Amino acid sequence: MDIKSGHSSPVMTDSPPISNSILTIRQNRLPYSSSAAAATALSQNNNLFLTVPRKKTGILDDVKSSGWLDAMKSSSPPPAIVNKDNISSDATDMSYREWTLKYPSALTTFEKIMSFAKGKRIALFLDYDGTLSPIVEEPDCAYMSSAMRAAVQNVAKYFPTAIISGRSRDKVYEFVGLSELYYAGSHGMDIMSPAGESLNHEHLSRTVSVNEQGKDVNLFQPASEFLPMIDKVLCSLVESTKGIDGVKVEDNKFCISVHYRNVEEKNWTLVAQRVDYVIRTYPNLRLTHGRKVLEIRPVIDWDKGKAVTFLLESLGLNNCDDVLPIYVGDDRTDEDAFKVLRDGPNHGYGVLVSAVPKDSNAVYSLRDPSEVMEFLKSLVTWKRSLE
Ligand SMILES: O=P(O)(O)OC[C@H]1O[C@H](O[C@H]2O[C@H](CO)[C@@H](O)[C@H](O)[C@H]2O)[C@H](O)[C@@H](O)[C@@H]1O
Repeated sequence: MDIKSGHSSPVMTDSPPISNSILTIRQNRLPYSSSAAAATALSQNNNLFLTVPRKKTGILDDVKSSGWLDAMKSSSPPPAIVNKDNISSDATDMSYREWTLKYPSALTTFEKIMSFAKGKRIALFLDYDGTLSPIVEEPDCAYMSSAMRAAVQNVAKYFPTAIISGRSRDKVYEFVGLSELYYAGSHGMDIMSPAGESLNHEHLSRTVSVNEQGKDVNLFQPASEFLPMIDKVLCSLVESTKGIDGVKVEDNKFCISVHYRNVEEKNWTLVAQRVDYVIRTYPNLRLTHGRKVLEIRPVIDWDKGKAVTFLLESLGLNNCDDVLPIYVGDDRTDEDAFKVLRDGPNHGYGVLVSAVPKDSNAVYSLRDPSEVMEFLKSLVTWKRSLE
């Protein structure tokens, strides 16, 4: 995703460097709607709002020409093909091995990574779905194992650790259940510090709230002005998709997920059309493609990459030569964070979790959540060996 400056305001353009990393922005310029007011307010507050010019076309044309269906079909590739003895086919193994030449395993190259980490403070950023928990059919059942929870808890004793998820912050907190972590829900649009820690950022406002234990925590919510609009869109999406078998609309607070994993493929066009029909009247919303999910969120200049930078600044760890941020994630939305660590001043490593070869801005790879757990344990062992 590129953010380019237009004449009067930044314009988001769709030029992903990665195949299938599709950020669809529909090209309709629509009449000013009530949502524009919220966006204008936000724009005046902190310049995060992006305008997206649109050109009006038919709904089906839009769905087809913007590549929604292609993106839907290619999202969340199936796990590596296995034969009846549950052994990966030679061809699959070979292409995965070739791919790891470009994105080496963070486990097999662990020593090398740690040689870069020597004398540095590691800051750890972890995606949730597909990274700490396996992808399952029912989004409400994406539980994390207790072994994984213990691994995250241990690693957080040694390194500042944040969970960065597309889910609502409350939901991801409910799954992880560790109060000592930083949480960034709604793709980074809802950031919470652990109790007793502050979110210090010189330019942007923050609010104080209480956590589940009644303790004060700091919140940073750059899209709060959009909440009334998001609530309205959520209701419309639930209403407009309710006749489609298997569809699930998930409330992620500052964004909305429309899941089609359990919808018959012949009905995916219908899902896309219904979603398009609802969101086309909201020029301040954009759509991204996740793993068998359409994700709808406000058009603000904020993503997981921005959240990582914000957290590093809040922790006083930005632009420091002696800091090594590591971000582990499996999703297209994690690419924004990989890119920030690869290209930005807070140089660090993205680790892509994938069982199939795909292009990425990450540097290293891990096959699945069980390898993520091994990696977290190795970090702890390494840190203890230095004591
Ligand atoms: O940023 P993440 O923590 O990776 O969240 C991204 C989306 O994850 C969830 O959906 C995905 O996982 C589900 C459970 O395994 C799966 O059923 C679904 O098909 C996946 O897309 C979550 O439900 C979404 O709201 C998040 O946007």
